[in-house]
Amino acid sequence: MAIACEQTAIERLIGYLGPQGTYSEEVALNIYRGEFGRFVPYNSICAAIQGVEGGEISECLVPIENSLEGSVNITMDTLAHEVDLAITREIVWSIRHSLLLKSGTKDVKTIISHPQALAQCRQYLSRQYPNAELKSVASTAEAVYLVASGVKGGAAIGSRRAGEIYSLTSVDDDIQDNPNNCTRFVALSRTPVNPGGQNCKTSLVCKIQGDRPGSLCDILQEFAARGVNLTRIESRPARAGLGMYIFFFDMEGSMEDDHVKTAVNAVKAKCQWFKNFGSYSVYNRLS
Ligand SMILES: O=C(O)C(=O)Cc1ccccc1
Repeated sequence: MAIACEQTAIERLIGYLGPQGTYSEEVALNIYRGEFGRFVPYNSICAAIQGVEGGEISECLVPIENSLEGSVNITMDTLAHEVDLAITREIVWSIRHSLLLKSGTKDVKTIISHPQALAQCRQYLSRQYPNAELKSVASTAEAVYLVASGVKGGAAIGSRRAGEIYSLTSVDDDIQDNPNNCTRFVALSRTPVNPGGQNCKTSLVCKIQGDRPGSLCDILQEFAARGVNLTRIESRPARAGLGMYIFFFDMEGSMEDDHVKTAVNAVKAKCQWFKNFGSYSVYNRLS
């Protein structure tokens, strides 16, 4: 699918979690509107990220955090351990799930979706369908496609738009456990953009010497001393043994801002291992 048609010397290819009808695609279609490039669907988040790392595509758009479920671990872990990429944009998007089925389905026996979507609708599912079997697949649109292809007694959780694409009927809209459900997506590229100005964030991941009292506090102090406002701290396994962690930090401001740059460099100097995902602009679309 092309955003606009123009021959450029090197084609800009933008990867996302497919197939057609995912939330990732919905966000990509909206934020790249008016820009040149072509979209490339991948069958997993990890494959889309690896596509950028391997040079198959120029960038990708992937979910990284949800307001109800927290981190999308596959994105965090792939970014930390498997690739060397920069975050080039952040988009916060409202996620509104529908329960979709083939018209005429009487008895819902199996409910299929992406694990994040099943988790975001946990209360609805246990209230309305306590006996249904829940089945995870790679994306919400894949779930919708499977139900449309004829899973007997099957229903899918996905967007209304996916329901329209695959000709399913929505029996319930806004079934997420909280009306303010939203997901943070990031665009990833091999080169950082590091824009200056308002509405920028900077992200990094690091491993600190964790067996010493106050070591995390020392790192936090570097941010606090320079007035850098942290917007998120997340720990994930370091994959080096139980009890060993890496820490992700998101902060307001850009590497173009002196106070951010000096804080980040001071943190880097104190870490055993460090990766800077660069600075990027932030866009919100909440409804
Ligand atoms: O499966 C999708 O549609 C995705 O894009 C992943 C996802 C799933 C649930 C909420 C947000 C993103």
